[in-house]
Amino acid sequence: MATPMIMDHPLIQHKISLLRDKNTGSKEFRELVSEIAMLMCYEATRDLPLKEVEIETPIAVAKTKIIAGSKLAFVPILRAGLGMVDGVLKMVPAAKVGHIGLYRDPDTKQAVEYYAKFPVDIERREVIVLDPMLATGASAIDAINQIKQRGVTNIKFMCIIAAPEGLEALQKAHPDVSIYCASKDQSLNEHAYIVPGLGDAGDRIFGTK
Ligand SMILES: O=P(O)(O)OC[C@H]1O[C@H](OP(=O)(O)OP(=O)(O)O)[C@H](O)[C@@H]1O
Ligand SMILES: O=c1cc[nH]c(=O)[nH]1
Ligand SMILES: [Mg+2]
Repeated sequence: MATPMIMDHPLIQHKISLLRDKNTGSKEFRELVSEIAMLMCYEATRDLPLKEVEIETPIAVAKTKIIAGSKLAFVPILRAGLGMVDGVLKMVPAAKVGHIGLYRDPDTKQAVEYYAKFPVDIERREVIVLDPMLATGASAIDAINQIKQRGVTNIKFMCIIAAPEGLEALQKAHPDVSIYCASKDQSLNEHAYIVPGLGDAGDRIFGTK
C-alpha cells in the first residue's frame, strides 16, 4: 500500500489558501482549481515511461525522448471533478476523458451513481481519477470500482483536499491505487464535510449555493 503523496509545493499551498477563503467567488475559485490541477498533474505524471526517438532539428539528428507505452485517460467525478479537467488537459492535451457522475446521499453519505461514460479503449490506458475533495472516501472508492470493472489496472487518484478518514478508507479499499493530494486536513464534521476544508467544492465551482 503506497503512502499518499502530499504535494506541498509553495505555489499549490498558496492557491489552496485562496480556495479555502469563504469570500473567494466562483470565477476565481474555478481558476484556482484548474491551476492547482495543472500543477498536481505535472507531479502525478512524473513516472510516465519514456522511449527514445530520433528527431531532425534544423541542425542535426537528435536522440530524444517521448512518452511511451500506455496512454492516459482522465476521469473526473462529476460535478466537482470537472473543475480539474481544463488544468490537466493543458499538461496532457492528447489524453482521453471519461466521466463518472456521483453524488453523496446527504443521509447515508453513500455515493449514488447517475452517469458513466468512458473511452472505448480505457482498459489499455493509465487512468487518473480527479475529484477536488476526498471526505469519507465513498465516492472515490465507488468510482474506482467502476473503472476497475472496465478492466483498468493502472489507476491513480488525484484530489486537492483529503480528510484522514477518506485517505485511510481509499487505501484500504484500493491498496494498488497511488493517491496524490495537496492537503491532508484535520477531520470530518458531523455532516461528513472536511474540516477546515473549503466547503462544498461543486457548489463553489458552479455557484449553486
Ligand atoms: O469522499 P466522499 O464522502 O464521498 O465525499 C466527496 C465527494 O463529495 C463531493 O461531491 P458531491 O456529492 O457534493 O457532488 P457534486 O460534485 O455534484 O457537488 C466531492 O466532490 C466528492 O465527489
Ligand atoms: O468537505 C467536503 C466534503 C464533501 N464534498 C465537498 O465538496 N466538500
Ligand atoms: Mg457537492
